[in-house]
This record gives sequence, C-alpha cells and structure tokens, in this order.
Amino acid sequence: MTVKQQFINGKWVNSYSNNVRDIINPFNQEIIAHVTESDDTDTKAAISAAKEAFDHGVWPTTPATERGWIVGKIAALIERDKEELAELESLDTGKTMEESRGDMEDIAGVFRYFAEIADKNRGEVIDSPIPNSISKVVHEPVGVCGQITPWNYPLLQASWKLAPALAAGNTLVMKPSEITPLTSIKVFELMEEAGLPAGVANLVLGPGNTVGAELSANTDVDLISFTGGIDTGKKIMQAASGNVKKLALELGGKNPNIIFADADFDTAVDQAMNAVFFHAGQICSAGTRLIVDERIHDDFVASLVERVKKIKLGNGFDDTTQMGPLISKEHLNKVVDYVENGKREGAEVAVGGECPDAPELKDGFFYLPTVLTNCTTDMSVVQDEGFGPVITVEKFSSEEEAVKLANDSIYGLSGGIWTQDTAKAERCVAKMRMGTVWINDVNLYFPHAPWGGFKQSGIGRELGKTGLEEYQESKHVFHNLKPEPMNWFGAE
Ligand SMILES: NC(=O)c1ccc[n+]([C@@H]2O[C@H](COP(=O)([O-])OP(=O)(O)OC[C@H]3O[C@@H](n4cnc5c(N)ncnc54)[C@H](O)[C@@H]3O)[C@@H](O)[C@H]2O)c1
Ligand SMILES: C[N+](C)(C)CC=O
Repeated sequence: MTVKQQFINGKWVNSYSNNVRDIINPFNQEIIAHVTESDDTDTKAAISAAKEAFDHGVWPTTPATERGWIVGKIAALIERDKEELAELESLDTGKTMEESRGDMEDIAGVFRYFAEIADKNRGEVIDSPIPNSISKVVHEPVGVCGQITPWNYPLLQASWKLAPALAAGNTLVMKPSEITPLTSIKVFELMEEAGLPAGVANLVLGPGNTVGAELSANTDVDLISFTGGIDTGKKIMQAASGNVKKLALELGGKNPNIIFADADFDTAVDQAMNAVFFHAGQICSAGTRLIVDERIHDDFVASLVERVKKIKLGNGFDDTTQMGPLISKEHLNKVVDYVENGKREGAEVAVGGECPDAPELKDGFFYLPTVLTNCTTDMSVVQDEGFGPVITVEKFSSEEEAVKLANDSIYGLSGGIWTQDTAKAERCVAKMRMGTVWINDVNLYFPHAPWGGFKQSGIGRELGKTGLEEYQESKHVFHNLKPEPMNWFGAE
C-alpha cells in the first residue's frame, strides 16, 4: 500500500518527520490506507506557501467570474468521480453507501452553488453625503485561511469551506480529521486537475494538537474556520486571539424535536428516527431530544420502539444495511458511558442501551439504536451531545413548556417541530433559539440557505450568500473628486 501524501505548494510530498498513520475501517478495523503524518513544521511550510500565493500569486486578483469557472470545474470532477469518492467515505467512516452517495451529490452541489455566486456578490455604490465624491464598497478576499474539519462528514464539511474560500479569492491550508482524510486527499487531486495555481490550496494531514494548533495560532493565518466539538472550538478561539484572526466556528448541537399531538403521527415517528439514526447519530444536527406532547407520548414511544428494533446494522457496503458503526473504539466507549450515566440518573431504556452481540458485528464499533424514556432536562443525557444512536424522550403539556424545554440547552444549532397548526408552528419557531428550525421536517440543508448555530453551537454561518461573505472583507473606498485645502489649522 503506498503512503498517501500531503499537498504543499502544488506538490505531493511526505511529511518532514516521515511518520505514517494507519487509517482504519470502523466496520472491521482493517487498515485501508497509510497516510503521511504532518506536524507543525509541515504546517508552517503550507502556511508560507499559502501566504506567498496570496501576496504574490494571481488567484486573489483573478476575476471572480474566472474563479467561479474553476470552482465549477471542481464540481464537475466531483460528479465524474462521485462513486469512487462515496466508496472512500464509506470505508473511512463506516456510513452506508447510500448516505455517502447522497453526500457526494450535496458536495458537488455546494461547489456548483459557489461557482455560480462567485461573481454575484457585487460591491455597492453608496449615496455619499459629501458633495463631489464617490463612495463605494468593494469585496476582497480575507487572505490566508486555515480550515479544520471533523470526521463525521469529512468531505461535506470540507466542501462548505473550500468552495466559498476559493470563490472569494483566498488561499488556504486545510486540515481534515486525522482519522478520516481519504476523501479530502482525493478532492485536492481534483482541485489540482481543475487547474488551481500552486500554493492556493494546501493540505496537511495530522492531529489537532500539532497541525490544528499551529494553524489556529500562526500569525500568518488571517481566518480560521473550524467545524468540530465545543471544547476544541474554545481552544481554537483562544489560540486565534494572538493576531485577532477572523473566526468561524461550527460546533456541536443537542437538538430538540418537538412533537405536538396534532402532528401527522406516522410521518413524525418515521422522521424522528431519521433525525437520529442516520450515520449512527454522529450528526451535529441529530434530533436527539424528542419532546413529545403528553397526550400522545405513550403511543408515540411504543410505535417508535417497534420501528427502532427493526433497524438493520451492518457493513455500509451491504445494500441491506441501514446503520453502520461508530467511528472508533474511543468514541464507542464515550457513547457507552453516556448511556450508563443516563441510566444512573433515572432514564429508562425502552430499546437498545448496549452493544449488539451479533457475531458478524463483533469487529466493528457498533452500538444498538437506543431510546431512553423518563428523561428530564437536568439529566446529562439530555444536556450533553452524546453523538451516538441515542434518543432521549421528554414530555410536555403546553406550547410554552415545549419551547421552554427546547431552549433549555447551552447549544442552539437546530430544532424540529411537528404540527399541522401553522400558526402554532410559527409562534414556536419565533421563540426557538437555534440557527435552523425545521417545521414538519428534519436534518435538511442545502447550499442556498445559511447554516450555523446560536449560543455555544458556534459563530458565523456557512453556505448561502453569508457563507461567501465569511471569506470576504468589505472595503469602503471614498474618492474626493474635488480636493481642496480645509484650512482647519489656519491658512498657509
Ligand atoms: N455545526 C456543524 O455544522 C457541525 C458539523 C459536523 C460536526 N460538528 C461537530 O463536530 C464534533 C465531532 O467531530 P470531532 O470529534 O472530529 O471534533 P473534534 O473537535 O475532536 O475535532 C475536529 C477537528 O479539530 C481538530 N483538533 C483537535 N484538537 C485541536 C486543537 N487543539 N487545535 C486545533 N484543531 C484541533 C481535530 O484533529 C479535527 O480535525 C461534534 O461535536 C459535532 O457536533 C459540527
Ligand atoms: C452539518 N451536517 C448536518 C451536514 C453535518 C453535521 O454533523
């Protein structure tokens, strides 16, 4: 097996240390790739290349329309290689091929979207209050961008950063999660094929405490965009303060899914499962907090449990598999502890609550889809992001109580609400403190709409027009057409 390399200044190279990391398939723990392991020396080299490309290269001043063409070409290459990319993603993360194929369609769509709007976010002429002057606002790229991504949606989260950064004319250094780098490596090959100039996009492959820490602290980096956990986000925020970097943080979520008694019952049950069990619950926006009207609570839970029992666990490459493994042994242990804590606090296991004992799953990091009832907001299972296939169920008796429970969280990423009463839905949505709220839907996102969190779920927005603006500086240009002495300090 050849060692996959990092990409610095237009060249594929081994790391300075020559260290190598094994990449593991979470379904069976087989080694699927060897990857060069970068450290802070490699990261500094990548940042220097990005800075040189920004300060002296052609990319920042290439017309936005042309940058859009190249970003569009990357979209086309992703479309061309989408099956290979989906296979790499499923091997690396354990998610089903159906999910990975969906991700690749979304990813190509993200590059297409930013290709299309690259030259649409025009500046603006201001109606100047000063006679004989022109006042205008122009957009410019921010500079060198550091981009750090997580393991749960490796290429999707990378695409939300790469496409707008390139469309806006920045140069960048990306660090994917050290445990799931394969699709990011492949996309950097496609970006090279698309004709990006050397040094514009650089890829380093290594852990957070060396590579990530250097990217966050290095004073030649102008913006850091991070997707990952809240604790890491706080460290990055501190490290970034050294040179007051622009900061974009997409952090975790503990997302409520409110079910009113007048909801379409069968759809709400079905979608409550979709809200959580895709990718074994390893989704920032998973609707893991089910908040159910007490009048339908027992029927809803009974129906949910019956359906959850039938979810088929297995290899993501098997067409009949509905849910794959968790990402690692370490993460599985965290999910086990999370549920055990919940049980100690009084949560009751309605289904699941343990690892499966099926022999065909013994080498993978599997946890059974789990429903915990009798939950209240003071429990750690309700407050903490478990990031596994676990739903907690709480009850409510009024609209006000439903919203109050939903907002009782340090997080504010997303939420769902199920009712056929549109006025009630709108009243609740107006009070829900989250970056995205779905009415009669779950987990839906697309390139045209912004994504990000209220409260401790993050800072800034990805996707949409705002996602491009995150990578742009606004410059006010004031032009005096009739300069003359002011004589403030007396005439000459
Ligand atoms: N809001 C969103 O859109 C969104 C999307 C996906 C995932 N997430 C969140 O991501 C988390 C799961 O991902 P994870 O376990 O990979 O998160 P993580 O915070 O452990 O790691 C994310 C990335 O940060 C790097 N990192 C770790 N320590 C670092 C440091 N000190 N300095 C700089 N970088 C460092 C890691 O190597 C990795 O690349 C969950 O909390 C999930 O909710 C959020
Ligand atoms: C942002 N999203 C939903 C694609 C992935 C969250 O983990």
